[in-house]
Formats: sequence, C-alpha cells, structure tokens
Amino acid sequence: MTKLRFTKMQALGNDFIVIDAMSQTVALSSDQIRQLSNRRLGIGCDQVLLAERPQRPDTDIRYRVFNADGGEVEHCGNGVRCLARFLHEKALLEQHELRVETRNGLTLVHLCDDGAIAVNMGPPVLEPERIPFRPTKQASEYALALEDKRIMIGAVSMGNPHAVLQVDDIDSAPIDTFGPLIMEHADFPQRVNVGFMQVISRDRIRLRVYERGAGETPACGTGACAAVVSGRLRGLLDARVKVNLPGGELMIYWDGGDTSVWMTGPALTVYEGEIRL
Ligand SMILES: N[C@@H](CCC[C@H](N)C(=O)O)C(=O)O
Repeated sequence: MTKLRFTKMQALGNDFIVIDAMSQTVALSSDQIRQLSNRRLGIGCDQVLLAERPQRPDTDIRYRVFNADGGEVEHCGNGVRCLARFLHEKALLEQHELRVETRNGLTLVHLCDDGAIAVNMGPPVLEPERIPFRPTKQASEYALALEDKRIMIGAVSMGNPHAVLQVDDIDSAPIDTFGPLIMEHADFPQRVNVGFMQVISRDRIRLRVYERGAGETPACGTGACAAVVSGRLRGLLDARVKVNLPGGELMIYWDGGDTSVWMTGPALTVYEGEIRL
C-alpha cells in the first residue's frame, strides 16, 4: 500500500489534487488517477496535478496534468495557477515569476501583489493540423457535421484543443448533448474541450465548458482563453475581456496575431491530507 501526501485546491470551482512528486515517489497508473478523482471512492477532483523536477534547464518546475478519466493532457489554465500558489505556500519556490515546463512548452506565471495570478499562456495555435483538427484550410469558423445538424465552431489550441460554439444563452445551451458529441467527434483526433460562449458585449462573455476527460466543470482557464481568441477572430470581441463562468470570473487579454494570451484569476488551497492507494 502507498501513502501519498496531497493538497486539494480549487480555482473558480475547477478542483484539483496537487501532489508534490519531488519529495515523494509518485508513479500513478490511470486506474489510480481515476480512483483519486472519484468523488465517492477517492478525494474527488476534475484534474490531478503533479509537481516534478524540471527536465528543461530554462524552467523552474515541471507540471503534469491528468484528467479525472485517467488520461494525461497537455495543459490546464486554472491548474497552472493552483500549482503556482501551491509552490509558494509550500516554500518550494519563492520567486514571484515562475517558468513552468508543460507537456509541450513553457508557461510563465506571475504571482501578483493583490493575490491574483497572471499567466502568460503563449500565443494560440490556429493551424488545424497542430490543434489537432481535421486537415482543412485555417479559418475563423468551421462547419462541423453533428448527427443531422451542421454547426459552426471555432477551433483553437491553447496547448490543449478547444472547440468554441457561439450560443444565444448559455443557460439553455445544449451542453449535455452537444458537449460529449463534439468532444468525441472524429474531426478531433485527440478529442476536444467544448466551450459554449454567449457574447454580452465586446468586453464581456459568459462561458460554460464541457471538458475533455472531466465533463462540464465550473470553470476552464484554457477554455476561457480559447473562447476569447475565437471571439476575437470572429470580430466579436476587443482585446481585454471579462469571462463570466459558472464558478466566477477570469480576465483574458489577447492583442491578436502571434502575441501571447494572458489569463488572470484566483487560485486557493482547500485542505491537505494523506491518502492510501
Ligand atoms: N480545467 C482546465 C483544463 C484541463 C484539461 C482539459 N480537460 C483537457 O483535456 O485538455 C483549465 O482550466 O484549463
């Protein structure tokens, strides 16, 4: 039997089990991730995050992200803010600027004096083959065949893949039906996170996200970035946008082109413990 120390954290209700994999040996199978994430059989969370020693010399920490379904993925916007908070609270890293190694790149995180955490998420990836999305010419919107319907989506990678639908009202949007269908759509070979975006004004949207490997969550950081990028590309939004998610608010800034997307929001510790596996 293995004992594992963990910290339970949340960012706008998107919740995480954060594990220091530097001071303890951690080798979790997909089954164990599913068990930890299960809200009855384990601790319960949307994602498990591992803080590991960096492999790249130009970074301070490596973080790995596992969805509640056990699959490892590339990135997590709310998760990277929780990771930064965790490292500071544990005095594992003390600087206010952190260079975080992700599965496919480098993310810069800044702990602000007012308690918020700002993340430079890097430029969005829009080339379909890099999202990855079915081979096609890059566009701001694509038609997607969904059973007998044809819907319009934006497709963006923020390190992880996102489809963004514009809806009139997120309260009545078909999240539970369209969410799983689009997530598993054959045009997205790695599956996809699905955002439902309601544009309120050029600087405010409402958003719900059906996450790959976790289902609908109260908030999704990379989803908020992808929605603003998609809204900008469709000519609907300005550069600075307040994103209202069911769990709270994120500020997203994107100046277009190859510039980085910035995300600012909270991250909090809930409790700490030890679990037997
Ligand atoms: N909650 C996250 C995204 C977590 C990963 C995602 N479900 C995926 O599979 O890519 C966020 O805040 O960005």
